[in-house]
Amino acid sequence: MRTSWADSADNSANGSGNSNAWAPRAAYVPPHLRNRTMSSEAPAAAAAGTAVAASLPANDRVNHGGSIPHHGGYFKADNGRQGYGSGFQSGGGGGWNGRGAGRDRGRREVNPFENDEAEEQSLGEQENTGINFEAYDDIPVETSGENVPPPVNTFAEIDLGEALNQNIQRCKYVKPTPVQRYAIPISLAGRDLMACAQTGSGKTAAFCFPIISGIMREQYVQRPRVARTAFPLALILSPTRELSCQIHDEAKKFSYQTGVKVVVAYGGAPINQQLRELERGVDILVATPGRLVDLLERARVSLQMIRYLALDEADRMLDMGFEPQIRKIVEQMDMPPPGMRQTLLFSATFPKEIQRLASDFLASYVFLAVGRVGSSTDLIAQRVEYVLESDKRSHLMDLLHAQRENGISGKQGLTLVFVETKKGADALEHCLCVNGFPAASIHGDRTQQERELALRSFKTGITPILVATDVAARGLDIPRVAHVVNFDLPNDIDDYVHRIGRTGRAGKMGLATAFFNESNLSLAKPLADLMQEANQEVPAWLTRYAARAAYGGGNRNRRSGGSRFGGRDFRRDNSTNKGTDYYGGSGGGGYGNYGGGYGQGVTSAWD
Ligand SMILES: Nc1ncnc2c1ncn2[C@@H]1O[C@H](COP(=O)(O)OP(=O)(O)OP(=O)(O)O)[C@@H](O)[C@H]1O
Repeated sequence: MRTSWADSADNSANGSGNSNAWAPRAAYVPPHLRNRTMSSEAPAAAAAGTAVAASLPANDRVNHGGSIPHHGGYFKADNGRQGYGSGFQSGGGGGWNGRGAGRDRGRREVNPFENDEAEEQSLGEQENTGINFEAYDDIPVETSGENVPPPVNTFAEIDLGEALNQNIQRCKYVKPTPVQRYAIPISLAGRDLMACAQTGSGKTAAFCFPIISGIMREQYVQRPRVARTAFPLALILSPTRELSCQIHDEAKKFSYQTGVKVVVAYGGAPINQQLRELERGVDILVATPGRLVDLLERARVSLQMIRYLALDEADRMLDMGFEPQIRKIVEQMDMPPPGMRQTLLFSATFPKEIQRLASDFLASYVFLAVGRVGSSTDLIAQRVEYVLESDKRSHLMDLLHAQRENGISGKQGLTLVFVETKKGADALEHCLCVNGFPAASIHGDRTQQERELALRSFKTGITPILVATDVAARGLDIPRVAHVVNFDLPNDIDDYVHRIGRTGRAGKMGLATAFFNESNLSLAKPLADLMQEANQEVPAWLTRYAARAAYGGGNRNRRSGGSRFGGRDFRRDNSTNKGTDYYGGSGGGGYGNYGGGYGQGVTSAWD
């Protein structure tokens, strides 16, 4: 049985009006029905801890106990579908050994645009009629490296190939986004690239178009004939299963009727189906690192024919959580070395230390920064509120309640709530559901099927609230996410940038709200700096916390001290100034002072 947002709003407003068997009586009391006023004003920084602790919220008293049926079962009933791992239909002509010569001939290529049209119709609106390009005017762009190819202004200026051009039209991309204007010509010229551009600015197409176009041009590539081993020409790696699936879906659209065959491989899904797809032929393999290592060790994939290597979320892929696996894949298997392949690294954030590491994988590369490296976009209105741990749930429900009353960005807006731990995600999802706010949750302890169900139920608006750990922080492109709430702030400002980047995408506006308290001291300065840089109003109390943190109190953030945005191409810093942020950041700390590296910050949510 489905419950719409409007239904639950009615039920919640009527108090006892909820007749759904799955939902128990709501414990949440909206603000206007309470006899106390809630203030989001923060206490003076110094006195914050105890002063507010005394005023515990009236409504943070959810009963987590026994008799409540688990909401997970309810959502599953509505959303049963095949996982990503099953049922992919392959493109015509995808070759086992070269396109057009493969085992896959004769299989009809499913039109990947069919669903888009159905979805648009069901939403009653055009979701992707084009990007708001004015939003990107005056965006600072920096390129460095030798003989950087010039940017283009239109797709027509670039010879991507007829079939790909048609798919660009089917995607309703009218003009290239700024990162596409620069990155596509650079990549088409055969150059390696390290590209930084803001969240939601079209990086996926920026690396997919040149790869697809390049493979289309190669006409016929002779690949070794080894039974049951696939020899992809391009490898796209991303940190999470969901992101790999999303890139795969996009790449399938871009490569429709081009003869270029795209396959995805990721953990948590049955490997046999993926093996069968690989056996049918693959030109572009999209994968998460763990599953790819498995396939390489089984000798079911060889990288010896790789012409193109793309790392999406490249800084995450090269941090301490993933670096060993990436080095194994790129350096210790049979992949051609830098110079013999083309390597494309993309992210919204690119700390200096990671840039330095990444340069091992590149040959004579171009560095491209569109917008300020690691900054958030002006399209996202950022709010930060002082909320004690004990007040967070009631405060969140107040926000959601107000949102329900007043609407956010149209009535179908979705809200993504980030928490720090998997247990926290479960508990908050439960709390929201029993209080009449339909929510799902996604984190690393969920089975892949549960993760996909949660995401789908969120995207379709059945549960317009998704509680997530950092597993959903990067790359996911869900157009109707109107509000991101950092219920628990991350320890790292880059993670914050990626999280809030789930809204305000493709030129659309978004809202991000963060709950800050004493446990987030280390983030005070980078957060205040980031907000200031994005022309956001910084509350006076946060400025005070930031000043306090800057003078030594509790500032353990690895990006603290002015190094946060990575600034620009680290190669420039080696030869010129060492202490001034190129983009006018707060300065003082120089670049790359990460101290202990990335170890402690790596979350287990990643695949
Ligand atoms: N040229 C274009 N015109 C219109 N829309 C576009 C264009 N290029 C990309 N888009 C759309 O913009 C949205 C964001 O793109 P994408 O997911 O590639 O962003 P991203 O830069 O990779 O973000 P993130 O840093 O969060 O991973 C997508 O919905 C995509 O379809």
